Amino acid sequence: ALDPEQEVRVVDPEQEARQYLELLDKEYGRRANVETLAEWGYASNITDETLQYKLNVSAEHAKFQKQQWLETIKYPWHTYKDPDIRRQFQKYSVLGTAALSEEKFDKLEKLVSEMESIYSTAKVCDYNDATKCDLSLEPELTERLAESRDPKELSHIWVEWRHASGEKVRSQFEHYVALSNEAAVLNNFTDASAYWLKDYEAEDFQDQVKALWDQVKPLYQQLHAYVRRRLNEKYGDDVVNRRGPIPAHLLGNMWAQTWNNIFDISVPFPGKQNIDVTEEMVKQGYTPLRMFKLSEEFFVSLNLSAMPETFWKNSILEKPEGRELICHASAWDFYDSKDFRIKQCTAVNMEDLFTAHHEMGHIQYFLQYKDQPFIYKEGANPGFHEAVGDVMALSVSTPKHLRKVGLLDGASTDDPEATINYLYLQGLQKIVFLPFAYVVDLWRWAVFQGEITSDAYNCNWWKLRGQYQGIEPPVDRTEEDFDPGSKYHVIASVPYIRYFVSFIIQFQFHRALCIEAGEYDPQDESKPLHECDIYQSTKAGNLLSKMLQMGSSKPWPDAMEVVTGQRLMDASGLLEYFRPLHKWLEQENAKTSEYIGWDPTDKHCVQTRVELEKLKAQPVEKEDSE
Ligand SMILES: CC(=O)N[C@@H](CC(=O)O)C(=O)NC[C@H](CC1(C(=O)N[C@@H](Cc2ccc(O)cc2)C(=O)O)CCCC1)C(=O)O
Ligand SMILES: [Zn+2]
Repeated sequence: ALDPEQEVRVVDPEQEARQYLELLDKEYGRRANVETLAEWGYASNITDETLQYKLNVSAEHAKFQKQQWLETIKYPWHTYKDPDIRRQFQKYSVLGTAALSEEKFDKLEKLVSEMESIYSTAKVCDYNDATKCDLSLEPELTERLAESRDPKELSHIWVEWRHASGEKVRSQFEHYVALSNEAAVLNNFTDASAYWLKDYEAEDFQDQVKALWDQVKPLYQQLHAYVRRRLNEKYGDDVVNRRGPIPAHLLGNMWAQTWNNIFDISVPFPGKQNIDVTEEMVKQGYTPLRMFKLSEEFFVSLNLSAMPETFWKNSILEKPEGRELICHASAWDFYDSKDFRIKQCTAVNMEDLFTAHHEMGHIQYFLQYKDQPFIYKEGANPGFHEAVGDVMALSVSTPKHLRKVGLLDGASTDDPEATINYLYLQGLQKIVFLPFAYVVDLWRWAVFQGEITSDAYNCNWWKLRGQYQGIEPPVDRTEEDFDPGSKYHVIASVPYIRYFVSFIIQFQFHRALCIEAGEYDPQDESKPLHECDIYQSTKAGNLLSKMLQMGSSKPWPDAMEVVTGQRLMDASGLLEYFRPLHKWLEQENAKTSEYIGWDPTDKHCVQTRVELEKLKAQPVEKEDSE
């Protein structure tokens, strides 16, 4: 029998594993802080030095990860009973791009940094002044695309931006695809698309997304048909074919991903109170800082966290003078539970007010899960992280709320026509965006899977853009162009299906929080979902914070269930929100017997510009004589 005197150390393997995880947590968290600071240094000030420092730090970090991984996989974590340490080991056991050789890892980092630099520093000449060639994407080109109503100027900006960005990075992108796939295979995934999709923990995830798109597609087609008619009325048959795809340059956005900037020329009921508060913001002397303070106040009203002092000290909320930086807005977690920042070249307008809420949503998620182990400092899935800020903005953008904060005057009217105008403006962002978000990763998944090869990158991009969005380029395209490369996330290697997921689940969250706040009741017509504003509802805030604090510690259906009681994504929230608009569009399109859907484009996409010239030089084949 064991000598009772001698204290026997029974090594509980799971206890030993927990201690090992503690060690990993400290070391990974410390290194993530250093790495994120280096990334911030480059993103906020693009120079050879800041790039070199960032590359050095990430190379060193990759070396550490690879060594530590050899240690981690020695633990028999599949056998552990405790689901939490199993989950942590499972996440630590995925090495990522650090599995590549040192020089291939460095090459991949360099390729993405170069593409980001080309994109962020690209300049275009002014349409009306060929000597003025310093127009950047933000704010100049974004503003021109939003405000110009001259199809020739819009086409110039659209073509020249792609000439200065996408076309320049085609070869880097091809190499990036090969290295990304190589890294995925080293992690035992078939290709980079499977590696990206692991974050959704569902092998039928792509089917789930397709089913969601099928649910929303009829509503999108109705909205598309109405917008096309209004653009046809404005620009005429020669510019807009009323049965064809919509020319992409007329839709108010460089990628035709949201169409809110053509609200004013297509508003269903003109003469109503202007719900675009941009003018009012300028008139009231709004500054970027005040926009972010307004957003913080909304979160605090829900009993969510205020920004720490460091946030206001370290963030960049306006485009700084005299240096190149990545202006594409972003929110940063420095993994020390103290330092959180936003970098945004904010313009004083309504669109940027909602972008501010979007970025603050990321910061709020960081704050809520700041006491989780490093490995769980993520969204339940990436779509959750994208949804938080937009859920807040669904309340803030209501005319009711804009009146509360003094950006809209007058009493709230229950004028059904004003409601249609509001839902139409919301639809130009939320409904329109879905097919775009779907296409970006449908194209990339196909590229990673080898279904789309580099000799057909661009024409397949436009095939998908035509098929799902019903849009076409303003001019013919060739494979000498590389239009996907004119979109930030494609050259920055940021997955995009997360935004599709967000635009679906944000309405499920909105509905659940509105019920919790007593602001919406499915049975009560007098409280429709689109009028709900959860402002100052600590009940709603407490429910949301319970989910946010989980980070990625549980599979996302558990997190979804905490807020909504559901374990699946579904478009019923979105369809409920837009029901009045859907009905109106069907009636309106029926009145004008609008053609729902679109005929194939008459724009060409061929291999080379020479081939295009030949094609256009050919005599148009005579119409067959009857
Ligand atoms: C360190 C780091 O990179 N952090 C991540 C966040 C994280 O992962 O923690 C991050 O900040 N990503 C930047 C990205 C910026 C924006 C964006 O790119 N949006 C999409 C799609 C879209 C469009 C309309 C809309 O209402 C919501 C989304 C686009 O513009 O195409 C720009 C405008 C809004 C959001 C972002 O915030 O998602
Ligand atoms: Zn985001």
